[in-house]
Amino acid sequence: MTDHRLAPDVEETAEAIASMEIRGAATIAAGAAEALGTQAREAEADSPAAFRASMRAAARRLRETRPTAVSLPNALRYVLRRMDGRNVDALRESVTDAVAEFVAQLDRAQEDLGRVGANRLADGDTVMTHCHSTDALACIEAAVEGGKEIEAIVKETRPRNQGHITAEQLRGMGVPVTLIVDSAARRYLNEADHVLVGADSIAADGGVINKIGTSGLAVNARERGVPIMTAAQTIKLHPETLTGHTVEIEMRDEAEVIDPETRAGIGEIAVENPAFDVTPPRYMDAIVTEHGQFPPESIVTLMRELFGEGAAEPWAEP
Ligand SMILES: O=C(COP(=O)(O)O)[C@H](O)[C@H](O)COP(=O)(O)O
Repeated sequence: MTDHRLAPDVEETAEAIASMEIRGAATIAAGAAEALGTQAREAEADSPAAFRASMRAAARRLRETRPTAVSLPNALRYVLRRMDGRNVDALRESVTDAVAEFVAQLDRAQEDLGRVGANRLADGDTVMTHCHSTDALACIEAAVEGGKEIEAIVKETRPRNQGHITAEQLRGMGVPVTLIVDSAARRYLNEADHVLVGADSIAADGGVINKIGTSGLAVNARERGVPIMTAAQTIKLHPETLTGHTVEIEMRDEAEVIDPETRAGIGEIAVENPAFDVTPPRYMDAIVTEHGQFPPESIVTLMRELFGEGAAEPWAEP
């Protein structure tokens, strides 16, 4: 295999995604696209073929960091598909333009879906959240900016407590927040008017892949009669599921669940740490995207329209 030098920023971004310094599906997508932009600027290629090969190598390095959020390969596909030109300068420019276009589109999509999601929230509503999703928060932000008073019940979201980030950002919007442990969710659903979550991937059958605990929350919400919606830009649609593939669920370090010393004190135990789960479409009321809201079962139509070309891997060695 040829050795293609990666820009230091590509390596740093890959490490930051793997260690979750850069996390959340939309943020990962933007980070990966921007790293491709740096690779394009810094690649020391003396031929178009060498330039293309170095871009593919950078994309492969970024791709291998986290397996579940499809926004990552979708971002890489978006940029690599637009790489075009007869010489290195033209190729470089096409990548730079594609990255800028992609990031602008992400921001626009989030704003647009925020307005759609906000329409589902009424003045005085209390919303229960899980994990930290910029798409979900965009809905609350749009509702608040529209003059609605919203309160939030925020699940801490073990093992990494991303609920704390959600709580902080909601406070920044002036939203009153009650933080609860995950196991208190069913009790507090009595006080919630909506459950609002994000997504890492959405499958062709409308299944929503999101932070572990989402599916249990959805089942409890249905039992309590509380509507649950997923806020997800279409970059979260998983094209490979159109052809029957399943979404890989990331298994993370056991030390996130229990520190090694405490574990050793307990004795020999198995520890498992899946980062995500799948909520079946029948437990989800709506998927809110920048193209409007959809019942989960109908998302496949949008997926075919936007990703009909399938799931090519433009980063593979030819
Ligand atoms: O599950 C998570 C984050 O998991 P992790 O912390 O393991 O990355 C978020 O709900 C989705 O990624 C959506 O986020 P966004 O709406 O910001 O794309």
